[in-house]
Amino acid sequence: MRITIFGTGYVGLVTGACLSDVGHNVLCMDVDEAKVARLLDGDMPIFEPGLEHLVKRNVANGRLRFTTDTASAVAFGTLQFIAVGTPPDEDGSADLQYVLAVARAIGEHMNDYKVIVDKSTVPVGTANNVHETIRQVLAKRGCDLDFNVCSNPEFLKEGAAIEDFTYGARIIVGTESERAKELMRECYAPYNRHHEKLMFMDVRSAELTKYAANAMLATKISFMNEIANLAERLGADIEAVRHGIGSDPRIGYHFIYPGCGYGGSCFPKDVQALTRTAQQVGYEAELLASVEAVNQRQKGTLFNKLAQALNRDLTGKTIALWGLSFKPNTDDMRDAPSRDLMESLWTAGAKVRAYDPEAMNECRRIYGDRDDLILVKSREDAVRGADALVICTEWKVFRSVDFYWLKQQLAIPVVVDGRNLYEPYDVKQAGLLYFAVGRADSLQKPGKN
Ligand SMILES: NC(=O)c1ccc[n+]([C@@H]2O[C@H](COP(=O)([O-])OP(=O)(O)OC[C@H]3O[C@@H](n4cnc5c(N)ncnc54)[C@H](O)[C@@H]3O)[C@@H](O)[C@H]2O)c1
Ligand SMILES: O=c1ccn([C@@H]2O[C@H](COP(=O)(O)OP(=O)(O)O[C@H]3O[C@H](CO)[C@@H](O)[C@H](O)[C@H]3O)[C@@H](O)[C@H]2O)c(=O)[nH]1
Repeated sequence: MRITIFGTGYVGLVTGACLSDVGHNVLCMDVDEAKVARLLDGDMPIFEPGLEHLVKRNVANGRLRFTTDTASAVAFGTLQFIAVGTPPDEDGSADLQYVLAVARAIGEHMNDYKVIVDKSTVPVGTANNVHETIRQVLAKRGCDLDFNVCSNPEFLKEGAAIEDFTYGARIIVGTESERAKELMRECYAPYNRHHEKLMFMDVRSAELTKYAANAMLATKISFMNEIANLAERLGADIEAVRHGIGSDPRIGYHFIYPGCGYGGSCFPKDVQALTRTAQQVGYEAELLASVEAVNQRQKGTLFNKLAQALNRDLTGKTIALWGLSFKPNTDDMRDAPSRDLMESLWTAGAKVRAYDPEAMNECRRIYGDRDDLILVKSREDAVRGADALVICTEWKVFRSVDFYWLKQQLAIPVVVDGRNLYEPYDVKQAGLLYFAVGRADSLQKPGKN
């Protein structure tokens, strides 16, 4: 099957690599010439486990190609996937300029039947909007061509994108067209062999399903962060509470890890966008607004804990930071809690010595060269000579630590852990003061140990 994909970001590139790997012929188009040039050179623009291997294999066998040429991209595929960004507008609603630019390009260049498949996360009604945009461009060209627009939201997680795409629990397709349905069935047949994963529904429901899924997951996280903050104040341990409630299958263990707030390119923007959509139809989505507010507050907790531990004396201090990406196994720093922390530290006059296994280049790209940011090559280099340590991301390499060694490295024996990586008892045994999330022990102040 011939498939075109617009956008070679996390979603577009993973979709292209996976669909070509199961035998489809895929042409990926991006307006970013530098990105396409890198891809043509076999150089991955993002870090995603397994992606490079998959891309190289399918480029080599000729089933995966890249272009910046819109006309040939539109001519190529019967399915035209849209996988471009939908960043937040100034008021929090999804900015559809990139999606609609692709729609116009398709309208300008198509010459036969196409199914336009929207994989970007877009507000309810966007498929209609895309349909109308293409229809108008075709009308201007004096063409009367048949086409369908369907919604096929993507549920992959960064860091596990290929596995999620390949083994995801469901494939949602919103369409009312039988012809589009058949083509989508053919596209996803290789993923639909063991049990029926394809769920067909109307377009608007498919569009809302994506936001509802992200909002539900974000709600679980904010809920746990709220309970964690309560646990700290009540002398309880959130890790015990997490085990306690997760064992109830109605609740489950997934996505109930407390921490320093959810980040990434999806939850923050999608919760905001859904709140905004609700406002537009005259509904005040109070729960969603609270999920967002709790998350904002949570992102400040690491700085507050550190400031409290150091008696608010941060000027001139050097803080070691382990983890920059918004989660492990990615180099993505979009809306990462580490950014809130670093920016607050800089405002308070502190320096940051940071290490991340994959996100160093991304950090350099975002912040450039500055005196108060030192990027080092290992977790050891980050703590050597630093005043205190903060952990923002639960990369594997941070999980096992000799706490006696760590105590010797830090001028002030303070560890603030935004991911609850360690047993408080083990850390404290080594003479460190340990401030985690929602753990009663973490409330102890220096000098009380
Ligand atoms: N990142 C994720 O994990 C994830 C998961 C599920 C859904 N989504 C959704 O998928 C969409 C894409 O997200 P992403 O993280 O892959 O974005 P991204 O920013 O990584 O990539 C978007 C790409 O689209 C390209 N682009 C912009 N305009 C274009 C045009 N007119 N034609 C061709 N290419 C164009 C950009 O140059 C960029 O390379 C968003 O709506 C996002 O919410 C993202
Ligand atoms: O129990 C948890 C789980 C996650 N997080 C945080 O939540 C954020 C998002 O994590 P995750 O969902 O694993 O990564 P994303 O790549 O952002 O994936 C989400 O967003 C994608 C884009 O819409 C969806 O496709 C995925 O299904 C959805 O999980 C990260 O900062 C995590 O640290 C927690 O704090 N506690």
